[in-house]
Amino acid sequence: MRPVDEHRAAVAALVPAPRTVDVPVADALGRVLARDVPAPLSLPPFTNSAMDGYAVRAADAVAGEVLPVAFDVPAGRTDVPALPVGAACRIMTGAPVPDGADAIVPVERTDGGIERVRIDEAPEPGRFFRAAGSDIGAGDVALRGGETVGPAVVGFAAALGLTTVPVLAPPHVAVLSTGSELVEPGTPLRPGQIYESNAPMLASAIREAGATAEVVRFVADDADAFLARLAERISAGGVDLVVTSGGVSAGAFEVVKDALASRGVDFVKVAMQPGMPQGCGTVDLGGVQVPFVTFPGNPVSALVSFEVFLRPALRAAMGLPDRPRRVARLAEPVDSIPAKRQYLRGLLTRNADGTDSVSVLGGPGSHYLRWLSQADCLLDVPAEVEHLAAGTPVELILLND
Ligand SMILES: Nc1nc2c(c(=O)[nH]1)N[C@H]1C(S)=C(S)[C@@H](COP(=O)(O)OP(=O)(O)OC[C@H]3O[C@@H](n4cnc5c(N)ncnc54)[C@H](O)[C@@H]3O)O[C@H]1N2
Ligand code: MOO
Repeated sequence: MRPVDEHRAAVAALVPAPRTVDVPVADALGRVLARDVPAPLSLPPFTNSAMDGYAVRAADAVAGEVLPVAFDVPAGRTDVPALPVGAACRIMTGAPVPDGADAIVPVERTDGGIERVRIDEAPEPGRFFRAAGSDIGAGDVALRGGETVGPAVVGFAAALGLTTVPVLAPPHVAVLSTGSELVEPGTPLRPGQIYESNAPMLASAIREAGATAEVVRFVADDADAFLARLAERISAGGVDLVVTSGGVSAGAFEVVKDALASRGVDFVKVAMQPGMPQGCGTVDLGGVQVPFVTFPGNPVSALVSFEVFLRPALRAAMGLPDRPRRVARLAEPVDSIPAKRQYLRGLLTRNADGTDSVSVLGGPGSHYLRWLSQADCLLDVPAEVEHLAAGTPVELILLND
């Protein structure tokens, strides 16, 4: 059987490098910058006052001196005259400092006069000046490629007058479930039928990872119908990757395997549980080369497969980190399937002494979706481990971070 890491590498090799798109600055939160962006202007763009007060020549502004107020400079004034020798001007925070002024006297250090102002405390030259370019100079690197855009980066980009920023385009993934037993929720079930749950689950997981996803209407176990549905969607364009669920194990009607094994997809058994039957490869669909990742149909297998194989690849392609991992001690003893890396559903609980311990939720069966829905972590139990005593440290993949 193929080791987990080997199949993860095969899947990672299929995920295409992201394109660069320009998005409006206001919509860039959480996106990864595709490249360095130089500052198109200096910030501040002009030397301005850090305080409400008076712009003066320090030589004129001796303590106790009364100076005529020549004019006012509110923030936003664009036609500021030079400051006459021996005069002051009222100036507000953010307003341009007039030529000739070399000091700001905050209003609290004056009598606050309008026609004339008495200086109570002599200013230090240059104090309360916000010099042009003191935040960043025009041409310096303002935004760094590879960084994730946070609120302050949005603000900085807007302050620089940028309207758009170049970010990595997330891959667009089409998700297609297969199975003649599947019925859309909202339709009554007949005996032997179940509701289709993998496609909305996988599409949500893809979106949560930061990529975009669409659900292609599921098909019955019919290779021709499967290929026709795919060809129709691929010919419309915009799909970077296809993810399928179901039809990959050893039964008589394995639609995905039947349709794709001769078209470039490798179907393998991976030494893991859940998620043993896997496939990946590139398929020519109507002349378009389309990467495929095929997950098993059991719902827990499908989502765990996504977490183990595709999520890390999508995140890496987008320049984003994968799920954090940590170690916690087992609350109870655990048995693990021999020779398979097992991903058990877990829940962390805080002990009275402030440490955390992890409990296993439900059994290992790949149909226990309820337990997966309540889990906050996956236990990553190595293939060679068959039994773990209570208190053993075990590695966890944290699902909510
Ligand atoms: N003889 C063998 N049988 C099976 C093997 C094997 O090696 N030899 N492997 C088992 C393992 S492990 C898994 S996992 C499954 C994988 O089966 P498939 O990928 O072929 O998936 P299906 O047979 O189509 O479905 C399995 C299971 O999941 C349910 N299902 C499928 N799709 C959906 C969906 N979209 N929404 C909800 N539930 C879904 C389906 O009804 C089945 O119960 O094979 C084992 N068998
Ligand atoms: O490996 Mo399958 O995914 O257990 O049920």
